[in-house]
Amino acid sequence: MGFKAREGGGLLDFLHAPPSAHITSDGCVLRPSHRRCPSGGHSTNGPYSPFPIFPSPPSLHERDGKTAARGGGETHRARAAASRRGSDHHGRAGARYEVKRWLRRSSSYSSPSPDLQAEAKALRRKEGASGLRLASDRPAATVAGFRRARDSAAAASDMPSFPSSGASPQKQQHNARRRQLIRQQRKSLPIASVEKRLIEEVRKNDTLIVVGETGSGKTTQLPQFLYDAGFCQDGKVIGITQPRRVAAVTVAKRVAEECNDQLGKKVGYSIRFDDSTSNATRIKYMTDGLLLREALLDPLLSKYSVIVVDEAHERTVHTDVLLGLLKKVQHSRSIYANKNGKILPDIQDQSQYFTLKACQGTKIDPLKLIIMSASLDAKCFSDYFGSAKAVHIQGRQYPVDILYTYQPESDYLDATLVTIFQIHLEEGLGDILAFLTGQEEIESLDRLIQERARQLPPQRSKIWTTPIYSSLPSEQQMNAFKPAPAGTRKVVLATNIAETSVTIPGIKYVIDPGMVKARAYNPVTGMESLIIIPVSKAQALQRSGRAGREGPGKCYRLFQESEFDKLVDSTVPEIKRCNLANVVLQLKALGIDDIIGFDFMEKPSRTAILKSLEQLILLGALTDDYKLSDPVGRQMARLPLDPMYSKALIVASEFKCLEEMLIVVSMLSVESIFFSPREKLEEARAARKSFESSEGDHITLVNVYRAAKECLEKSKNANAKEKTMEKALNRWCRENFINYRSLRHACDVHSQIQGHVQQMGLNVSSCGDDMVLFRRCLTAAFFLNAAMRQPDGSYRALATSQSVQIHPSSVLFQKKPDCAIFNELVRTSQNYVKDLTRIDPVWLAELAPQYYATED
Ligand SMILES: Nc1ncnc2c1ncn2[C@@H]1O[C@H](COP(=O)(O)OP(=O)(O)OP(=O)(O)O)[C@@H](O)[C@H]1O
Repeated sequence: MGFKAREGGGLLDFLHAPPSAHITSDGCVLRPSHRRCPSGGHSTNGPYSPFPIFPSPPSLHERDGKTAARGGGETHRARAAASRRGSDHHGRAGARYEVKRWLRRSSSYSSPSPDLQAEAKALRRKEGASGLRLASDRPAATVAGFRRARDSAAAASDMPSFPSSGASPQKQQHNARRRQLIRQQRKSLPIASVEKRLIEEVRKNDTLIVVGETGSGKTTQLPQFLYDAGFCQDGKVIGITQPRRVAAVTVAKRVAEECNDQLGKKVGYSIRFDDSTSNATRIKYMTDGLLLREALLDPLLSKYSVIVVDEAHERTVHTDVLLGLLKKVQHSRSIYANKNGKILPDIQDQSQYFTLKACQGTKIDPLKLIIMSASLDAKCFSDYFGSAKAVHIQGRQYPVDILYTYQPESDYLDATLVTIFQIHLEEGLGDILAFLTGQEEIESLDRLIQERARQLPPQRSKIWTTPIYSSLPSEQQMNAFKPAPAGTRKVVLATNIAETSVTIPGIKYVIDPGMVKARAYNPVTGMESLIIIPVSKAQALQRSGRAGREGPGKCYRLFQESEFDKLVDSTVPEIKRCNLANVVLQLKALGIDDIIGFDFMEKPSRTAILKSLEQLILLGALTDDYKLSDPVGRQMARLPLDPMYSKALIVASEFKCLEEMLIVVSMLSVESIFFSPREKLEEARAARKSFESSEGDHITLVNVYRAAKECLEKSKNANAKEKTMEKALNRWCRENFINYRSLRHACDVHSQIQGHVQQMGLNVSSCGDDMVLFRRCLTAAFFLNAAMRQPDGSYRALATSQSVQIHPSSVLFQKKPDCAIFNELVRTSQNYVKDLTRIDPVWLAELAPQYYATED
């Protein structure tokens, strides 16, 4: 007997310039002194000249073509490296630097150069004499008192810092000084001198596109200008969306402080699973995904007077869907509100009936929309919003020197390591921000830095590394925003979550290896994967913009200048390279039925949309006539998870094993739970064995979670305090080669999703040790991801007929089951499936008859 799946089942010119370039009002690009503008134009931070900026960017087609030509998959990395190796490094003018290999050859730093020794002595003297923190001293800047900006920023990360009535006189004095500094700093931002004209433009135009260089003050200042101009009258709110949670949180904290108010009052933020707003909140920072969810409850987004879509150049899938939705909302609000701002009583438009009915009687004004970024293709956005006006805010606060390597660097991780120490040993004070592609790279570089740092001579200042990536629990992400201890240089190891919007206090040096981990999707096979590819010019510009925010900065690009010119202008919108099931489900839940006809800024391929519709029907979220099913589809749309995971929770409630499925979904939502340091591979393997289930990885994860919980219970029973319990868990993780951070994150996700399912009234019960029942449930949930062993020992993914291999990290790697379900398909040198559970193939036809039939 065999089984088969059933049938049917243009960027602006200035992007090419270093970020310290300026565009003058005649549109001319100015670069730093060694590159004079031919027309002799000059840049100023001063006069603001709003003008529509419509250069001719490369057509989308051309850009896509370029992207395609760079190829796909991990091979990008090799190809990029190969092309760097082969490229000409006799440079054009531009700063270059050498990544000094001596650091690698030398096993210790016992004889630092005499001038380094002198520097170390001087620093010690300075610290001893003044008690100044090493990393807090800043080069003099244009703003009076800016030398202390670091101190203020440092305090900002320990928010809230405004005086309580009982604050000591010193504290009050400190706070007063800090407030004055912030006022001065705000006044010196390029955007400050154009406040009035900017507000005029917002009043005149319903949609405005604002382009301004990184650090010019868009994110923190514009919402405050709007507030001061009266856009929050009648209790209305200014909403600012960010593609990333960390940006929404840190910017809200900063703006609350600038307003001298407590976070959560006038200024707040709202991100998935974390809301810091109140009825008093008028300036609300949030993720774009969160605003989409709000639209499910308030389809006209009636509480907002203005919505600012920040960092729109990122073109995340949420940004793109949001832009389409906002366009629709803007239209509805302008035509359905009567003169008094009330929704018209007589609703003619049937397609809008439910949306408008829900808002009848609400006071509603036209919605102002502002699209913002330092690096966006203004024409493209303007066209989408019916020739909307675009304005450019000139100037940046501080220059950033861009340095390229003389030589191509074939190993960017190694080059990053060397550059970190090169800066540490040769450059002045200031913290370092290095961009890497993911948690694994960050953790291995972190270990290497610690190793090397131990070899530094004792008189050198120390290095403090702090990671920041999306799956890191938020309290740990916030460490990156804290000041380094005295006599220490902070080195922030970040993924692209720190690429836009954020100001990390103390950062003077940015290291950009020029690589990023990005999603890729093949709509024909339905295969989604993560690949490492070169960044776009827009991303490189954003990265360099993280320096030069508190004083002049430097950005070390770990590639040659000729390579920069070859980068694509902007990132391919995520909507064109991801599985759309989630987007389609959200749109359906928003009452948008015609997905193919939806006004996307850039339409995803028809095949990709059809594929996701098909997937949602198979999961039971849509009916056969493509309508949202009730209750399954509605429940799935409410859960902030990938549709397949949402379905797994609903199915598990029926199978009475929701407790176990909650664990699995949480553990799969974070980065690798196990860690295996290269030097202790055997020990790590042995430790892992104690959790392993011969049935597969899902049950293994359940075992880890249960064991961790037992460890916590033990210390709880011994009446340990919370801190001691955490320490015990941390120790247990180290002993068992479990990644403590990932486990902690999984616990957070677990309690949050549990809250959701309980609210939905799902039955949270456990199947105990009945793992056959649990495996059957996994089959019913993940039947679309099933693989069968072939006579030659390889595997075939049943849904796509692709040949795949079991990933070596799976407990089933050696066991070679006949049939298994899996959760992830990774494309490296070949197609690997990860996170597997052995199943009986008969279960497929039994539990997913809509998709599988037995072959006679
Ligand atoms: N948390 C903070 N701590 C210290 N200074 C800050 C902080 N946030 C912002 N600033 C200051 O305000 C300036 C403007 O920041 P803002 O985020 O508004 O700029 P932006 O134009 O939106 O930049 P980007 O395009 O990079 O997001 C920064 O360059 C920095 O000097």
